[in-house]
Amino acid sequence: MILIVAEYTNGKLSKSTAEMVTAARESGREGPVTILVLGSNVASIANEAAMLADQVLVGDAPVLAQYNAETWAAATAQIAQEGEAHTVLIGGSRSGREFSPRVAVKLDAPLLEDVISLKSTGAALQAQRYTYLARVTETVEAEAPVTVVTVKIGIFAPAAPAAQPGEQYDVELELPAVRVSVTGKSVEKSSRVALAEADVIVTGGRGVGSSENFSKLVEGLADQIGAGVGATRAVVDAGWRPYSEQVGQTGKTVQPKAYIALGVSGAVQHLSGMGKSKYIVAINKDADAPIFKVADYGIVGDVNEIIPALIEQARNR
Ligand SMILES: Cc1cc2nc3c(=O)[nH]c(=O)nc-3n(C[C@H](O)[C@H](O)[C@H](O)COP(=O)(O)OP(=O)(O)OC[C@H]3O[C@@H](n4cnc5c(N)ncnc54)[C@H](O)[C@@H]3O)c2cc1C
Repeated sequence: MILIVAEYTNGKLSKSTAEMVTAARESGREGPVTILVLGSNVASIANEAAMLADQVLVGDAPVLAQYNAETWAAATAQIAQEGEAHTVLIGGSRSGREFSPRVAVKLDAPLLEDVISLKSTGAALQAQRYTYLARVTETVEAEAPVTVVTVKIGIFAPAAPAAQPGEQYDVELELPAVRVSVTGKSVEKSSRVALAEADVIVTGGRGVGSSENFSKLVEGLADQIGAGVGATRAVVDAGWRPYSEQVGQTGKTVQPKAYIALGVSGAVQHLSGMGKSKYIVAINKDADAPIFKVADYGIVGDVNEIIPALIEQARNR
């Protein structure tokens, strides 16, 4: 079987889990696509997962209320062994990157990291991944009874829910004692949708002019249309926005239904993080800006004139 470890936040399955289901199906590897849901009181997450996979294994225990690399790795390795998984897919999130090497060690398996494509070539599993800050795409292959893979977020299209849910089974886990626990959390207050989850993203580039203008134009439009907010590296380097909003080669890879770029030139390093968006809309005063080569819709003009008018339109809808 192909085992996928579910990622979720705030009681909802993350888009990255649906993306891993696509990676699993595109790989052409045999056996049922199985999602492992680990946590405490995760029935609703398991129900969501069941709409995506052939089967769902649920490890529900109070000790799993908090993510922990050691318990997640032990549970994943145990289930992979018991289910004779030949492929284990883990999200390329911070936690996924933390516990996946432990799973690989426990299973004595090769680890393919941050893959952007996955396919079966006979007995081997072939993947592509970016290297040298995404200037190079390399192809790697692993041939082993079981291979652990982390999947880069925002690359694969999320799988759509099926008409019928897959079967769910509870699993008994033998877990190690928890040695590291989170003792405090301060969460950035934002009512805005997270970049990786957003269907629509409004991104501002240097062309918006200033940090104040970014808030007025980019956040102003995003809030009117319920979009996530992104930024180019030029904007992050200028200190106008946090790195967590950077889209591109050295930032996040996103694939929303609509990507609205305001005052963004369209440098190749930016395009590599958003080029797979379904629709790209660009507003730039330079008709020769490279962003127009990838845009589905483009407006040549000044963001200071166009965006306030757009915000006003959206407000009066
Ligand atoms: C190794 C490496 C990694 C990198 N990683 C990333 C990355 O992850 N993400 C990223 O974004 N970049 C990255 N970069 C930087 C990238 O090369 C560009 O420098 C950057 O994307 C440019 O950002 P920008 O489009 O905001 O600014 P600029 O290139 O300066 O473009 C500003 C645009 O705004 C337009 N404009 C100006 N005023 C207005 C106005 N009033 N109305 C409308 N349009 C206007 C201009 O015509 C111009 O096209 C990386 C570079 C390197 C070398």
